Amino acid sequence: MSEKLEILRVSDVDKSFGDKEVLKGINIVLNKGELVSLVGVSGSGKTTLFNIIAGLLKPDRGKVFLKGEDITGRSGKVSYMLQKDLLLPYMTIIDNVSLPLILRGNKKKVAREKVRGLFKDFGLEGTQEKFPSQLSGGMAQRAALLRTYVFSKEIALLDEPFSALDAITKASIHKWYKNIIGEMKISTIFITHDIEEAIKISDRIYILGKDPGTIIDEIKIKEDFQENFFEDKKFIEYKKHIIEKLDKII
Ligand SMILES: Nc1ncnc2c1ncn2[C@@H]1O[C@H](COP(=O)(O)OP(=O)(O)OP(=O)(O)O)[C@@H](O)[C@H]1O
Repeated sequence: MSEKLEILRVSDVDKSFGDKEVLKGINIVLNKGELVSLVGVSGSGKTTLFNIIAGLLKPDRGKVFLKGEDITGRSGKVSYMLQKDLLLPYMTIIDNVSLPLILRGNKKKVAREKVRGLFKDFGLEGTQEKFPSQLSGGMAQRAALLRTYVFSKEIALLDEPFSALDAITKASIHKWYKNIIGEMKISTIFITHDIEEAIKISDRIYILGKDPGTIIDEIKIKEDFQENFFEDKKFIEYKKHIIEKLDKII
């Protein structure tokens, strides 16, 4: 990452549910084209933070800025893909992908034309008229990612998007996603429980502590890990460091 153009900022966010303090003093930044992972134990508030960034939940304190504009509590600005963000089985892939535009009031035909050109960029050429059941797991996940991209081209919040894929498909989709975000300049925040996945694909990793959820560490990943990443000394060091941090929370 050479350029550092800030696109998203979460500033001093607190959130409680009843008397349970879930998030406290959260400050995070996302730069254009960057992939940042959020790693934390279960219940540390990752999903709550995503809901706040996506505007689905209001923080008790603090703000969310998109390119300097206050978007706190406003949905529709940032796209959000859940782990089980399934394609609708009775619709063709192009209709599934067009859905965000149709929901915004575009006519079906217009929406289809707007998304058609993107199929090639996402390696989905030829799948337009197929149904989700005719696609492999990896292809279906690419189509779901394309639908997320159509919702908002700037920022994607991805909640464990690859966790259901087998190891080989996962490795190839990592490579593909890194490539496509570079080409399309998509900025991504990524939730994962898989530490190796976080190290492999991220530019930076935030570690979220628990009770209350605060950012306890920020790690810059300078290397681009390839096939034999698990043998790489630097990779092992990152992994050890993250596990030690998470161990202290549990
Ligand atoms: N709407 C809600 N009402 C009350 N408590 C909530 C609500 N949403 C989340 N919580 C609580 O907030 C805490 C953080 O939940 P959250 O789902 O954000 O964690 P998480 O890090 O995403 O967990 P996981 O990794 O298991 O998905 C949990 O204790 C959860 O029970």
